[in-house]
Amino acid sequence: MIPTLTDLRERARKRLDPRVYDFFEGGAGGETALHENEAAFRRLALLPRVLRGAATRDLSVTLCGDRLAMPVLVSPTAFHRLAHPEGEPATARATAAAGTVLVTGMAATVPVAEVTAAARAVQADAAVWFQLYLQPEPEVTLALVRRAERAGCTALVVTVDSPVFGRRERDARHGFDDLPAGLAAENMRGLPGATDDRPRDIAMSPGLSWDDLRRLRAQTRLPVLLKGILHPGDARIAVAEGVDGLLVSNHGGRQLDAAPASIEALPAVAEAVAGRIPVLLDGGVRRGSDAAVALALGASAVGVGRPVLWGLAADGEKGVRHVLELLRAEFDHVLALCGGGSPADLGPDLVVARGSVRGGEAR
Ligand SMILES: Cc1cc2nc3c(=O)[nH]c(=O)nc-3n(C[C@H](O)[C@H](O)[C@H](O)COP(=O)(O)O)c2cc1C
Ligand SMILES: CCCCCCCCCCCCCCC(=O)C(=O)O
Repeated sequence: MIPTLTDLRERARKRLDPRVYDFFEGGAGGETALHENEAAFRRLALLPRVLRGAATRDLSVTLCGDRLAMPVLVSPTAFHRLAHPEGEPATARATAAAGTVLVTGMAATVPVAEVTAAARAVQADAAVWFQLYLQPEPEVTLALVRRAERAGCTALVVTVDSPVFGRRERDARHGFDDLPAGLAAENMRGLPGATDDRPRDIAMSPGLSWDDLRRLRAQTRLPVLLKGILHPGDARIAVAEGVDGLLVSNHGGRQLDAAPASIEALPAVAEAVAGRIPVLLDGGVRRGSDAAVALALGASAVGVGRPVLWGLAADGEKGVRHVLELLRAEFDHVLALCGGGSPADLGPDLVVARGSVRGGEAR
């Protein structure tokens, strides 16, 4: 039998130390945002169109100059070697094989240059983006950016939803507040402030402002996307500032527990952006139909976080390949059932609230 994401999650749970499983699985506070990310998708339905002549389907999308074979990419998640000894390179090989983007993070347990090399060993033009938290000292941020550029990353994803670290109650219960011996945030080694044997800590900085983002953009030619946008006002500022893309996200429910589900925040952000830059979404995407709903509501692509960690923990590179292939096949299937030939055929007229008696009226 082909394992579903639910099977892989269960395999991951059985294989992982419970403290690590809970670190991956958990959210902030009472985990309302975490729960709602998935639940909000269940409250939406797709209203399919028929007889559209979509015999051949092309799932590809282009984002910030990179072509993705499907509108599903890998969102940044920390510390892949907690899931599997091969860590981020295994994820990179699987993602490259799927022809999509891996967003590798500054909290990776393998240096970014090794991650891009692993991806390019599978596919010469594999796209790897680099996620970073702006550090309070600009010289540290700049050193990280140069590292990502030298490694051949093709975009920067700046996470802006973490002025302070989320309060993760599962981790507090386990007393899980450090990496096991032998694992470290390898991209933080050798930066200003690091000592020879100890990588620098990743800092969260509540004092950051749009000035810091402006400085970053002046220092690099790479496209810069902002991750963690939920408010349409921030989306409008980002467009005016010249940002290259947005990722609507509540950080998988790990930061502000009172935040809305990502899919609920998407329509207002998409409306504010009005097609001027790509809008992506992550949080709670577990099926191809979730990706289709997000695209219909204005996303150009979706990201997945935890499902990739489940695949990695369950079966290494093979497990991640399986996760991405499942999502690709499901998305293709749903697109066909909705009468679509490409992601661009999915529009807001296809999405209705479940249980809404007037949902089927002509649009
Ligand atoms: C274990 C874990 C670690 C994460 N680490 C990061 C990180 O280092 N940087 C970041 O911007 N987001 C991080 N995220 C958030 C993800 O990028 C993404 O927003 C979230 O996982 C999407 O929700 P999903 O897990 O429901 O797909 C992390 C999420 C998880 C579950
Ligand atoms: C595995 C031990 C947990 C360590 C928690 C304290 C470290 C804070 C700085 C690390 C930043 C890593 C970001 C990861 C992330 O965004 C997320 O978990 O979500």
